Amino acid sequence: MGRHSSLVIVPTYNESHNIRRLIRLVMKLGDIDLLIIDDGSPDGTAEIVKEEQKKFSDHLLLIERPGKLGLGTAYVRGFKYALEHDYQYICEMDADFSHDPNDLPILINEVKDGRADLAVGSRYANGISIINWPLSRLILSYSANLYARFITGLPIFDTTAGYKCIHRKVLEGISVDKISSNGYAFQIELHFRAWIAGFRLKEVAIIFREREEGVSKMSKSIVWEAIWRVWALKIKSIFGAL
Ligand SMILES: Nc1nc2c(ncn2[C@@H]2O[C@H](COP(=O)(O)OP(=O)(O)O[C@H]3O[C@H](CO)[C@@H](O)[C@H](O)[C@@H]3O)[C@@H](O)[C@H]2O)c(=O)[nH]1
Repeated sequence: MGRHSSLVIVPTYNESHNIRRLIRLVMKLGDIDLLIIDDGSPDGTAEIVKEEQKKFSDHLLLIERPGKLGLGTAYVRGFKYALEHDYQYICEMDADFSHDPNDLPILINEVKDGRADLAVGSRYANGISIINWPLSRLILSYSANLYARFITGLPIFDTTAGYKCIHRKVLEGISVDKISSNGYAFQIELHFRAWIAGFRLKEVAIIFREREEGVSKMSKSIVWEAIWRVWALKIKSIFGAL
């Protein structure tokens, strides 16, 4: 057991308008460490984190990478940190308040109390619980999830969900270095590897709100990666080559 058992990993790229408030909200929850993985944000996100570190000392951690290297590799870097520092419950969360930090204890308790090995904060577990997304984004996300679910057989509705709590045994069991997707496909790959390895996934309904500050980093290449990656994952799993 580490000094503190729960670690929330938040990747950031140009989140200067959100990060201070996010840090303060998470720190208020107590008993949770926060690790920011910043990719050299030109808007000075990392500098704000450093200012806040004076207040929250070793409960607020920062890893800086030299340039925009993608959400997937940011999380893999964070997972390795969590494993090296003996954290038991490891969460993923966006920096932009799409994910309500007040849901963190709910996700963590699902895993802590043994109801799941991986608790997925789901936008589609209870109908559709997304606020303020343009219809085009909703259709894209919903159909991407149907597609990924159909091909992989994953037993969850929100395969690309980016809000979750993972027991460390899952990260140990799937060898995080093997994860090779980098965009939203990263989320599908993580869920798929955990499920194939026999871990229990459970969806917990959350409300997802479109960000009010900053912009989404979604791009065409992220969408394409998700389209072909699900096939690659499925084929690899059929041949036992995951
Ligand atoms: N370090 C780092 N952080 C990044 C990068 N790209 C995005 N981020 C950070 O990752 C978080 C999510 O990025 P957004 O660009 O806001 O994502 P989104 O379009 O709202 O996508 C959300 O929904 C997807 C599914 O629809 C999810 O798959 C995704 O994980 C996320 O939750 C934010 O904190 C953002 O700053 C990157 O290259 N590097």
